[in-house]
Amino acid sequence: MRILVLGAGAVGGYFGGRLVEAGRDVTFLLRPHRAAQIARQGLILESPVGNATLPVKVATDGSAAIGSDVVILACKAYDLETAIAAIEKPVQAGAVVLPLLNGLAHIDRLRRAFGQERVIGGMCQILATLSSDGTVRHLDKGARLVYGRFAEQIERQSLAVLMEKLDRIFTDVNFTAKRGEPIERSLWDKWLMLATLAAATSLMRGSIGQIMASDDGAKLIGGILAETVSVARAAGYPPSEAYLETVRRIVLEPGSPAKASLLRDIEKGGRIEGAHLIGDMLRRAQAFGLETPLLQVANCHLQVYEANLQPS
Ligand SMILES: NC(=O)C1=CN([C@@H]2O[C@H](COP(=O)(O)OP(=O)(O)OC[C@H]3O[C@@H](n4cnc5c(N)ncnc54)[C@H](OP(=O)(O)O)[C@@H]3O)[C@@H](O)[C@H]2O)C=CC1
Ligand SMILES: CC(C)(CO)C(=O)C(=O)O
Repeated sequence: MRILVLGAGAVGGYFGGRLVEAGRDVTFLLRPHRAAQIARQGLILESPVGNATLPVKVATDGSAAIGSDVVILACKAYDLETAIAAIEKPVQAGAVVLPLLNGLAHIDRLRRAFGQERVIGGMCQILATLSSDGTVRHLDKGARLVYGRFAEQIERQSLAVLMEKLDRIFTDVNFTAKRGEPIERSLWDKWLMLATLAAATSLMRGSIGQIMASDDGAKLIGGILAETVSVARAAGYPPSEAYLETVRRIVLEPGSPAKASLLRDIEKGGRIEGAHLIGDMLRRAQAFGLETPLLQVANCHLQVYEANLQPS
């Protein structure tokens, strides 16, 4: 099975690198500056579960990757349009896209670009970052990837052969992988947790522990969580009580150093996925007629941050 990974940043570099380590046939589709960096130094992973410097196959043009079976899409949401253009040839030639972006809006965009049958769902849980020296830094021990078909694809019994191949390539790798179908549930569960974490930590520019140590921090985070849960519920994906307990343990844990990657991006002074992670949640809330004032404040805050970014 030929795997194409678009992007060798935190997520693509980590999961793609672990697949290379496990002997899978992986090519990275990269822009020239990252391709040159990797040609010079290899793909470098620094992780509490094992460091690695990997020689990897790299392409800078999608036509070199025609014949791929799956494209693992690991760009930020703000790069989605260029990523779609980059993978167009291999996908039109038959590859199926497995996106690992947070949020949901990219799914509709990918389906419009390539058709329903060319897009499955995926999400990952990892704390990782791409350092300026090109090292992919895994910041704790966890790394989990969930992949699967959407409800309507299961009903049509389509893509079954591809799913079996994916089950095999995700076996015996140095991360946890699970097929979760229908995938909508995992996408919504992850999004409501992340949107809560991202809205709270970016608004307050601090970790969960710092917010929890403030007078009304727990009330603020609890309020944002209630809003994101109300949106998931209205969309038809209410979280289970057990999952909500897990989310509360993450977002309401006193002393926790947790921050969303969105806040790490703000701290680097870079572009952010605000519209994709918070704006889109707010848009859906409004379409359902829900009042979500805390998401409104978070979205406004992130839009002002973006307006102040210097064009590079
Ligand atoms: N980091 C984390 O801990 C987690 C992130 N996520 C989600 O995963 C997604 C990816 O995030 P993350 O890996 O952190 O982001 P990064 O910025 O670290 O990596 C994204 C990479 O995509 C590359 N890229 C973008 N557009 C293209 C293109 N057209 N062609 C080739 N390469 C391209 C970028 O390369 P270039 O250098 O050329 O710009 C960059 O290296 C996001 O949606 C994020 O929310 C999910 C879970 C955890
Ligand atoms: C919440 C977390 C760290 C989980 O993977 C994440 O997805 C992010 O911060 O972007």
